[in-house]
Amino acid sequence: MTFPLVIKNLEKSIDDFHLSIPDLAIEEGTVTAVVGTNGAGKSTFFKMMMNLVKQDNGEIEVYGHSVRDVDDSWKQQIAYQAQTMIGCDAFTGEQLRNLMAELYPSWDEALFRRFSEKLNIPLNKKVQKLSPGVKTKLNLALNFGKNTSILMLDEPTAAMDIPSRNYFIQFLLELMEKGDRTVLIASHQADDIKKLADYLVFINKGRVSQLLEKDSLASSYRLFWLKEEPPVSRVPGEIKRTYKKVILSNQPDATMTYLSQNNLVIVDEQIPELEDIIQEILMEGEMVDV
Ligand SMILES: Nc1ncnc2c1ncn2[C@@H]1O[C@H](COP(=O)(O)OP(=O)(O)OP(=O)(O)O)[C@@H](O)[C@H]1O
Repeated sequence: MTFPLVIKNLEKSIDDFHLSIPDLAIEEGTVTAVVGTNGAGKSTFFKMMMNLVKQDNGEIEVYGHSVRDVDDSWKQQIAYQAQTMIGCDAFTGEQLRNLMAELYPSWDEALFRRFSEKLNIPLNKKVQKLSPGVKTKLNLALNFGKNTSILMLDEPTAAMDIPSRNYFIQFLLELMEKGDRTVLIASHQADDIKKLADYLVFINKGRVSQLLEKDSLASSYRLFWLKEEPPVSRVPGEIKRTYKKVILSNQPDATMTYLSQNNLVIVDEQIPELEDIIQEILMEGEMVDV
């Protein structure tokens, strides 16, 4: 197994904000979604990965090379998309394309053209004249064109319309098919996470969770519809109760054992939607270890 990105116990303090990231090894061929509320530290995490923000402690390695090495040729293996395009206003898409094609030996013209043409990106217009959504699309086209083995995308779909977002998801899934690319994506869009992610990492107020496998995370939660309201305010595993008889549990086995021992009839049970699980984790500030 190859781990293109390895993080070793990172710490960073900015004023009163403290970011703490445990050991994480991101496996080749996977998409990891970085999920957190506003201001939780997602962008700071990405900037540290790109060595744009220096960590106070710990280490980040890209294909075994420390990002703090004097030799920063590892950057050619990463396409990093920040939330905004800085310093690009005076250039047209074509001019930026020429620049990127020179900087990245792996540049793939077909990938760039396919994405740009499908989303009707006006490559002859200066970036400053583009709407926020079109800027994002151009940024994505340029990053896809770099054809790097690692993509690090900070909220890439935030300003995009629904058809474009769907095309982006389809395009990225196609790129992943060969299994040699690795993606980190920060997103607030449940749909992006549901369709793209293999793993999730949660950030709550600067505290970063372990890598959680998306499917195991979903199946570790269960919604139970009961015939009657339970006699206690909280049954084992219960994290939320709605309509008095619907219980969300993050320990389904313990919940089921209790219900059966107390003759409480389950009318129906379901794995909750990923969006609901994410909402619970973010609202409760719960750090999950499954
Ligand atoms: N240069 C800076 N100076 C001071 N504080 C900073 C700086 N950069 C980030 N922070 C603080 O670090 C914290 C994390 O910010 P960050 O932008 O990483 O959050 P985020 O999770 O990406 O948020 P969002 O979802 O809103 O994009 C915030 O409290 C922010 O105020």
